[in-house]
Amino acid sequence: MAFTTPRIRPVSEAELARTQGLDLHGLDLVHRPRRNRKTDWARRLVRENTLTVDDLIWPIFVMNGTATRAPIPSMPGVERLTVDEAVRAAEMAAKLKIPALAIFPYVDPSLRDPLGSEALNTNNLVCQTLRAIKAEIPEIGLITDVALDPFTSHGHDGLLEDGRILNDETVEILVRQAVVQAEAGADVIAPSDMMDGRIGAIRAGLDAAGFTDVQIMSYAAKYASAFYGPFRDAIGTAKTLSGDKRTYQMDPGNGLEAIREAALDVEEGADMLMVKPGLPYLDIVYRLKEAFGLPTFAYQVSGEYAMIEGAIRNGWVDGDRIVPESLLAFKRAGADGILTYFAPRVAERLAAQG
Ligand SMILES: NCC(=O)CCC(=O)O
Ligand SMILES: [Mg+2]
Repeated sequence: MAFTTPRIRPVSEAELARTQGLDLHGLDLVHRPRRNRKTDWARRLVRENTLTVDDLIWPIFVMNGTATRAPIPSMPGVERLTVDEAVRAAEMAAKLKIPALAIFPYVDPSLRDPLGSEALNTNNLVCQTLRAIKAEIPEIGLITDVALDPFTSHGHDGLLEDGRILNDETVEILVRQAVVQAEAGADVIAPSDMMDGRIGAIRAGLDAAGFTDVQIMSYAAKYASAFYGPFRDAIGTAKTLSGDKRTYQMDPGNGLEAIREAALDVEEGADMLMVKPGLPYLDIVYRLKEAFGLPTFAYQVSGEYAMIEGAIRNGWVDGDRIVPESLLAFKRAGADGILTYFAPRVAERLAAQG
């Protein structure tokens, strides 16, 4: 009598379930979306959005002095750089193919006054940085912040009179600030002040001064946000800021207002729009991109950076995955690029992946 050994094969989970009395039936499905996720090649093939180095703008902080980098405690891993170090950083960024830097100054407190006069000094820290980087690394784009807060003793973005931020008078100064920056080599003027009418005034001022090719990236929808906290440490305005910015920056409860704000900036000549902060305001990014179709950017601001980096440093989340995922979310929402303090790290990773 032939003896056959039973075929030994692993018991599947479905079989196991049956032996335990669970009666499992297949579903009669036509659509099985999981088919498109079954393998790595299939997932890559159907992926709608990807992150590339071309999506990155790196915000850097500059300060007086030479050969020094100063850590910013509330932004672990981010440093203020002296101008010569900023040139080295720009060189590294250019090697990594990061398209552009955004420059923010830590202005010596002795140079701050109620009018933000230092903003108009043609040899201020921002202008020095622009000239130094342009001279050595002309291929990288340089974006400068137009607003008075790094330069005012009260930490506001505009002129302060009897507790009010003056709009039109501030705009007149911002126009001059923009021209000073363009003269020093700024490629893109990025007004972050949220005064009414400043985009049109700055466009006219730049054109009149012969800078018709200088682009304007408008902080069209900038919210009065607690996510800017660490940035104010970085530029040294956290302690000096009197009151808050809610009479000019937007109320976090508003969405339609962002569309109206952006519409004005588009009409006034903005070349690119920006939303700030980033991840908590992805709905605004999506709406502005849908409404105007202009190049649209988002700023993953200091507080977002601090939250993510803090969790990474505590081992609570996987930094290699969470950072690119957070940036990909901006792309999915319609952003053409992201200002992010993670830019060099991400660019290095992307380069290593080929
Ligand atoms: N104009 C720049 C900011 O106001 C804040 C940016 C940040 O929090 O990273
Ligand atoms: Mg506006």
